[in-house]
Amino acid sequence: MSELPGIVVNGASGRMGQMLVRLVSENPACRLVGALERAGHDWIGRDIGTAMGGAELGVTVTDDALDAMSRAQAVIDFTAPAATVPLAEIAAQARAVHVIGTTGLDEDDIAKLDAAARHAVMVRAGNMSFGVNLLTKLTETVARALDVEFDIEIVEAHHKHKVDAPSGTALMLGEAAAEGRGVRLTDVADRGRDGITGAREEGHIGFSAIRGGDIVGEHDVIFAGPGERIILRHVATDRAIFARGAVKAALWGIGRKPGAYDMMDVLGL
Ligand SMILES: NC(=O)C1=CN([C@@H]2O[C@H](COP(=O)(O)OP(=O)(O)OC[C@H]3O[C@@H](n4cnc5c(N)ncnc54)[C@H](OP(=O)(O)O)[C@@H]3O)[C@@H](O)[C@H]2O)C=CC1
Ligand SMILES: O=C(O)C1=N[C@H](C(=O)O)C[C@H](O)C1
Repeated sequence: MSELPGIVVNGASGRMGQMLVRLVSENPACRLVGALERAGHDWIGRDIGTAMGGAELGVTVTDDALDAMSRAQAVIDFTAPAATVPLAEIAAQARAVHVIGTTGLDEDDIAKLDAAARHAVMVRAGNMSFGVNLLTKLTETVARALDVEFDIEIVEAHHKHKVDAPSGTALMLGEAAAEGRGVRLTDVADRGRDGITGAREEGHIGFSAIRGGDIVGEHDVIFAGPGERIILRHVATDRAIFARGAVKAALWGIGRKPGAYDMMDVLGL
């Protein structure tokens, strides 16, 4: 019988990293074969299970990505742009599926990821949950149906540790709204209003970010028209929804043609 696909988790000590270690090691369709952390991290050399305060998992935390990838068919990466971009090259060399949940990537980072995706499968999304990907579809449909009298505003709320704004999800929703409207998001995005901003410009898409406490992730897409408002909302209450999507994406990507994919491809939406 052939071995189950091996998966490495990057940023294994992080909020998402630990959730992924748990879900991958409990999933009967795959094996956890590596746990990566940056050089100098306290957990290097320790068993990932016991470092997380649980049972031993037989996987030692390492900073050697190339070695970890040599045993893997996929790597799941919810870290930071400075970690994700160099890992993409290593995943491409190893011909491993690279599932990227990291947000806050700039245009230059994305160009480097796209170059790596010429050699291996990459699945990247600002949100890996089924609910948000469905909301993204709905946002595009509603934006296409309404005219510019309806102002589009995207409001997101996250925990106090989040370092990037607008969230990756908010940007995904903004892209979908812009697509529905037939415009480029970069031409119409209003980010970070403050002071005497002037009246709202027709056709613009606004973003607002709330940060506080332990909010997992909440997104509203508001279509504010004359005399009525339509509000599409997603509320995440458990990070497992993102991790489950990421494991699904890793398994989906194995054996596929190299290229840049997203969760819409994985979910068939
Ligand atoms: N697409 C999606 O569905 C979702 C995406 N996310 C995104 O995932 C990312 C991680 O979120 P979260 O788990 O909450 O964050 P955490 O801060 O809890 O974890 C981040 C992990 O990445 C590591 N890391 C950060 N910077 C570097 C670096 N330069 N080199 C190597 N390792 C690094 C951290 O290590 P260290 O402790 O040493 O800094 C840590 O292990 C964020 O971008 C977030 O927006 C989150 C949830 C869902
Ligand atoms: O940082 C987080 O926590 C989250 N990040 C993603 C984002 O930027 O949209 C997804 C989710 O909302 C949680």
